[in-house]
Amino acid sequence: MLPQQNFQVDLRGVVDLLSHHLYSSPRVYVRELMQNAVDAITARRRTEPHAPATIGITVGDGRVVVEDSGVGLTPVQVREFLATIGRSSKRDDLGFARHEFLGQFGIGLLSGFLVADQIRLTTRAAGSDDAVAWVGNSDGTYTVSPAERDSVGTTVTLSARQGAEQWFEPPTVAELAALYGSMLPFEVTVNGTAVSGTGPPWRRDERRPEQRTADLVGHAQDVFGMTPFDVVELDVPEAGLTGVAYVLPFAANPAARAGHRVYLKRMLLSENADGLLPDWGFFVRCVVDATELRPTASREALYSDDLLEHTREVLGERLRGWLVGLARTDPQRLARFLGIHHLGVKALALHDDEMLRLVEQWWPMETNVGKMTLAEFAATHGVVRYTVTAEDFRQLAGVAAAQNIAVVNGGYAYDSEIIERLSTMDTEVKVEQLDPTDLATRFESVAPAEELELRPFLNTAQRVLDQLGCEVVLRGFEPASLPVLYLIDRAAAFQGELRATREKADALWAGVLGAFDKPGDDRPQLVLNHRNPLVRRTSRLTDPGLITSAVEALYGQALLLGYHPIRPADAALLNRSFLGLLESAVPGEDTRDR
Ligand SMILES: Nc1ncnc2c1ncn2[C@@H]1O[C@H](COP(=O)(O)OP(=O)(O)OP(=O)(O)O)[C@@H](O)[C@H]1O
Repeated sequence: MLPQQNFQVDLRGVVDLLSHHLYSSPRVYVRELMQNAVDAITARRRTEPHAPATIGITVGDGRVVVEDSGVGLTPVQVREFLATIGRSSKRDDLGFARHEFLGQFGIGLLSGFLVADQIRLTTRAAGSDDAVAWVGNSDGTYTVSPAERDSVGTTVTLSARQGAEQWFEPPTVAELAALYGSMLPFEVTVNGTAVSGTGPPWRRDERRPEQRTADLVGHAQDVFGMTPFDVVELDVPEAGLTGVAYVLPFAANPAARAGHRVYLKRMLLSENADGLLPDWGFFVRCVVDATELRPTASREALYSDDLLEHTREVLGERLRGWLVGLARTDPQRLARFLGIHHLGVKALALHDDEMLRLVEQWWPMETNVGKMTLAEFAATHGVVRYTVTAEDFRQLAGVAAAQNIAVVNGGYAYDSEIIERLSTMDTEVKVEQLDPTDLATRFESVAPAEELELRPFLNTAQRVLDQLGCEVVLRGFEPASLPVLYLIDRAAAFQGELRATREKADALWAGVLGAFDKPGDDRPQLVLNHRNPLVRRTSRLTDPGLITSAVEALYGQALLLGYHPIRPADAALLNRSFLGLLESAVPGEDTRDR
């Protein structure tokens, strides 16, 4: 058998990996040193519950010294844990990370090489009289020698490498220490000033409830710069998670990544962590502390595992419960919430029944009979008739109202899908898309004798509109002030697009598309309103030229009123009719001279 050989590791390569690829900024060295100090204190307190628990950081003259009252290392442990990259005292016998510690990978100390060429560690273990100094260099060499140290604990010293001095400025270090360590349960000082506070503001203690709420609001103002709409308390026992979700007082972009402030064992992991909430939870920003969630190796994000997934589900439930609770106890407040966050709630309603109910009961939609919720609409009008686009609504709302048809504008984001989903969830609710051509069936036909009389006019009008693929119809409908209506049903809209594509496509493709084109009576209709005085007068015209111009003008007007797209042929027609009408309106040369 061939002899087994060990990999050799070139420390320069590892340091390069850490500085350029693992951590997002050299600033993390402060966190890694603090974290080791925290773990050392935690380890010491397991056997000495009343041992001192202090982390003192001294910074100045390009030097940072971190001193802790933790468990320390014996000379043997120094050789064991500091001589091998990837070796950690924080794993159990099976090699698993021990859950009480922050560290687990055995690489954190190396982050010192992001800003210094040398790491100097002096330590004395609890129960040992021998202090020892370990000095590691960024070229991969280290020395171990006896040292002097009175108290149990560890001191780590770094001197700024040229170019890294900014990370050794006292205000910078103080800021970083406060950022990472302000919630730690131990005293942390920078040059003698405490940066650790009183713990998470959501902790349960002797504070009066009003004081606690004020603290939470103040915390949101400090970390997110906003006064929250509401504060939702969070608790996921399986993840050892507690915290709060601050409901944003302004609309957030649902597509924007919602970052949350996550602490692990009271130490800041990330100010912008992903994956904590379901995507729809974009209307809150959370601050949480968890003991059981795992960090990635860079310790800047949450490790995606089953526990994180479970946490996401529980937190989603919690937010949903808050919303539903608001609907029950404070509808006015809910209305204000929806005023801000309706887009998110609607997006959620597309796959969540309770949210759908919330929208149905509480979100006022635009209808042609005033703003009302879908629940009110269904109760008053039976069928929830709706348009899919806002254009359809704008065109048809008035006409439909005049025929006593109530219509909801389903053109806003998610609205028509929400209406459709409502009928699948609740068979009691009848929903129906308003088909523009259905409206025409409600219009009054013109008396046969009169229609016969107007045939010549209608024939001329049809000839004009044949070129545009449109059918002319004469009907009486309200409002009488509306002369004309261009109605296009969904099938006709599809056929229209098909024809337009065919005109542009090459012969082969046009042939393929042609197979789908069904000629027939699903052409769009230009409905002339017989109750409109102008249309009545127009229909009595006899001059074919004038009829042509008038019909073309009415057609153009109908397109514009209905927000229909104007094709090149339509634009040409509008132009022609305008000039034709102008021609007949302005007296000719010979008449003017007379
Ligand atoms: N302040 C300290 N007090 C006592 N032991 C320490 C201290 N700092 C480092 N050590 C020892 O050195 C080892 C390596 O530390 P390092 O920060 O590289 O890795 P880690 O903390 O174990 O894991 P991680 O890479 O996840 O931080 C630790 O496991 C610990 O035994």
